[in-house]
Amino acid sequence: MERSALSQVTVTLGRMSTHREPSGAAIPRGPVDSSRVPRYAGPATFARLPRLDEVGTADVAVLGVPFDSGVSYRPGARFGGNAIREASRLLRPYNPAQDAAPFALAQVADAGDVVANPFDIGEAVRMVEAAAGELLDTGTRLMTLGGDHTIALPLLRAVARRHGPVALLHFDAHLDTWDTYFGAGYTHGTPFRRAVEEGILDTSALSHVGIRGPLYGPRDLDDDRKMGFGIITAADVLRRGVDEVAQQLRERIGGRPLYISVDIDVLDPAHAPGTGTPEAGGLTSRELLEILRGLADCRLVSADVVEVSPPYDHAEITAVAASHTAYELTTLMSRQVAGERAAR
Ligand SMILES: N=C(N)NCCCC(=O)O
Ligand SMILES: [Zn+2]
Ligand SMILES: [Zn+2]
Repeated sequence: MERSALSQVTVTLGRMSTHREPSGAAIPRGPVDSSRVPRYAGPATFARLPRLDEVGTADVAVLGVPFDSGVSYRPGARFGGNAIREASRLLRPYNPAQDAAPFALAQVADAGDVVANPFDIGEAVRMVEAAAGELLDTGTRLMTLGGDHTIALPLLRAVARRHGPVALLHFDAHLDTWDTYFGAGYTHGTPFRRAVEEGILDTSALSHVGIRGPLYGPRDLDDDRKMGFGIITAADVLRRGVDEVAQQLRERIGGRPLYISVDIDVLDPAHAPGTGTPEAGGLTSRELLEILRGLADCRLVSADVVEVSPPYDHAEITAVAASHTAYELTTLMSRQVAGERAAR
């Protein structure tokens, strides 16, 4: 009795080893099959995918960054990555909106969490940069689950070291190009000003989408424009529609290597209550997902979803939206990987 119960656990947690096609190419190891093993059983990796240490290397690594020492208001984003993993148990392997099976096109795996010092932001930033750099050096793309928006800076540093200055598509209610808070330069309101100063962004292709809400003064916008950013406000998305917005973004990005950073507060608080600095009048989750799907031909090299704060969430509304956002981003990257492989 005991033994059979134990073997059941082994079946639940066990995964098949990597196998090969007759051609010799490794077939990606996909998620646990939720039609055979209840989706609420076992530890939560993103989309029930294998852990990176189970597959060795991955084309796309999902990386948690439990860090929220850079926030200016509500805390809790340190719990965001694991909440997104839990909510992602319901994702299925075929994405009809992009007509792609992301976990079959490429090896996607969960790389676990970065250890980031919660008491020293400078050291945490260095730790995130080092961990991201190590993964990128293996040739993987990163799908990072935050964490507060501070972490975009070290992620961009690591990505730029591999690809050179990248185009940035930034979904957020906030500019995050402010200078300092309490004299501190590394916060969740400042990552993109630091990134421009450090020369790690391609300033000919910087876009914010979803901007809205009160600012400190008109200079916020002047500074932002001088850094090279173009703004598509939340109201622009409403008036112009998702197709036109996606087309404008595609034209601006062109063939440049692209990094997408999604602050979940780009969504209206009705769609994402669980976040640190909510602003009324935001995008619907439908609008965000549709804009992302419209970027299929872009050269997406890495992405993040940040600012999910589970203590302020209800019924996993925010974590579900974030898990679907990460799913669309992962699908974009898997399709890129498959396209590059086919071109070789
Ligand atoms: N990155 C996020 N979520 N928020 C930045 C808000 C900075 C402020 O308190 O003015
Ligand atoms: Zn924000
Ligand atoms: Zn932000």
